[in-house]
Amino acid sequence: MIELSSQQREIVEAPLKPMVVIACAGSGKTATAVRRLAEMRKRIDDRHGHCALLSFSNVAVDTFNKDYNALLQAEPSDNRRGGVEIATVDAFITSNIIRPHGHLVMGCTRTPFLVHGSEPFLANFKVWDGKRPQPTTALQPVIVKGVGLQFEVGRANTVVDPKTAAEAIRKLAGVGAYSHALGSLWALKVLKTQPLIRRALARRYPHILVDEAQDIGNLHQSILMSLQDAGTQVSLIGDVNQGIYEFSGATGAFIQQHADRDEVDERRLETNFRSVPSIVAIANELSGRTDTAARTAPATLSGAYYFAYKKEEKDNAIKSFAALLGQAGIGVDDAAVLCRSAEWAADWAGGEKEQGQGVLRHFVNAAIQRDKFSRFDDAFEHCCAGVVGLLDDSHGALLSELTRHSGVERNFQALRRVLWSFVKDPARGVPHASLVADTDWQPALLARAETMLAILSAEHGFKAAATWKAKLAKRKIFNQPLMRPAELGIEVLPTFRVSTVHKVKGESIRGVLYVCNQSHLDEMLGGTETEVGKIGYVALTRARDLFVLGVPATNLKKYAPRLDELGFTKAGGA
Ligand SMILES: Nc1ncnc2c1ncn2[C@@H]1O[C@H](COP(=O)(O)OP(=O)(O)OP(=O)(O)O)[C@@H](O)[C@H]1O
Repeated sequence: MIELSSQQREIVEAPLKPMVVIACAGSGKTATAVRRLAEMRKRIDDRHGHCALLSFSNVAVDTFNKDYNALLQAEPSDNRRGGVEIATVDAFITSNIIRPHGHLVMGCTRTPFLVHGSEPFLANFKVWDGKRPQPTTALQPVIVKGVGLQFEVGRANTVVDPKTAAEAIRKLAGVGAYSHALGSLWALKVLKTQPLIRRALARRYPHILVDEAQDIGNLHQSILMSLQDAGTQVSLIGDVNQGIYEFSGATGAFIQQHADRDEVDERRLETNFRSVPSIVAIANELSGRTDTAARTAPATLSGAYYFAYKKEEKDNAIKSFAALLGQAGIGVDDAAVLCRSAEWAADWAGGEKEQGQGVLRHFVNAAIQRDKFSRFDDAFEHCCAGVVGLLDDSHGALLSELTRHSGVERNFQALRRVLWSFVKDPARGVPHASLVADTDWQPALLARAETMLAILSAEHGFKAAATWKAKLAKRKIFNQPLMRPAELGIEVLPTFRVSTVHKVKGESIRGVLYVCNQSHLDEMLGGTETEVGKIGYVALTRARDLFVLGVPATNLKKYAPRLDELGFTKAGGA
């Protein structure tokens, strides 16, 4: 078990009052937050009150749960799991506010349910954006300074007429449905209009500690402040330099605003336990911080490197990265190739042509997640979205129930088992992604979907949509496999995990290659003022031992002096 540093220990043992911890990357926020949670639970006067530790991803919540359970086991004298709740911010809001109380403000007569967007019944829920109808579920509530709440839709963020938006949202709410974005709005409305519920929640949760607080957006902030006004003590722990969800309204400003309140105790974590000193030094240069590195450099190759790459010669870049990892003694499984966008990540992951459209696309994604990345959870979610898309539009809340991460009701467990076996087994369920899509994969899927729909009908009473076959028709399906097969006789390249930076947030990875274009580089080297600058900072600070920057060959000359000055070393090149 980790021995806490003095800064960490002081946070854990601080008096029971609201606190803000402004932390650097790799500073052990996980260990600190979990121990603080245990300490808060020990000290809390009200034995009925719960301490909540909230974060933004299921991965973070799983890590917190694991660490908290390990901590309880190490301290058997205080073996009380009760009184503590560890959840994502969304799960907390859903289970405490929207599901039990949402009907009071949504005008529905059933327990509200989350819709993902692919449910067939949503075809009847559209909103006019001034030019065309858009799915109501695509409405994004945005709080604009000086204007207040408005609703935007589509890639161009078209502002929808407020009355039109309100009517569409009310219609959707009337059947009990809400989208991810609209859920927070309904939760806030419950708190604003139902003072008794608000006070009861504040009594139940006298302390809420939010991790990754830089990702708190406007609506989540309003919800937390509403609970605070009713008596909850809100503590935050975060790193503004890692605020990479600015596009969704999370600017990180809330951390400092909260820290500036008189009753809030402001603390800092300024030691990076993750990265070797040369990486911490560059992170300091980019962020304007002066954090200390706890580690010393290992005897093998380590630190920050750069090399030139050509987009059309990705294999060479991968080989150069593999060679550096070899010198650093890092295995392929401990390394990752990181990209700024999902498109780039897909391109670097193998560059297969995207296939399938609509419902069919969900099954394509399920096959790729399972067969290429071995990510069975993601494959399952895609499979559920695909199957629900094949049913008739009376199965509104089904997808939401199937993909809930906790508290799945018993009658859904049998159904989940049917779907799990469909997604797990390439011989009888979703066909293998290495099959040629138009001649083998799609026909096999069609036949097996028919069998599966017959089981769902016989055992669970579900009705397939009259048009289900048309939904699996060969739209955007080509005469090639979904996934590029390893070609015979050709050198097999190491298959690295390829990911967006957003997806590896919170992780420690021994070796990282961050592939940039010119504007990614400009913003990264410009510091952590911009969102893309912060994304570069997050990529850099994931690396434990080795960080490699992929610089476009045509830009190498321009950037080399600045990279050398920052402390990067030029590697062999691709
Ligand atoms: N006191 C400590 N002594 C030694 N190692 C520590 C200590 N505290 C944390 N660590 C280690 O530091 C690493 C980084 O910790 P953690 O992942 O919690 O960082 P973080 O603050 O969440 O970082 P980020 O925000 O960059 O994701 C982990 O490997 C953790 O075990």
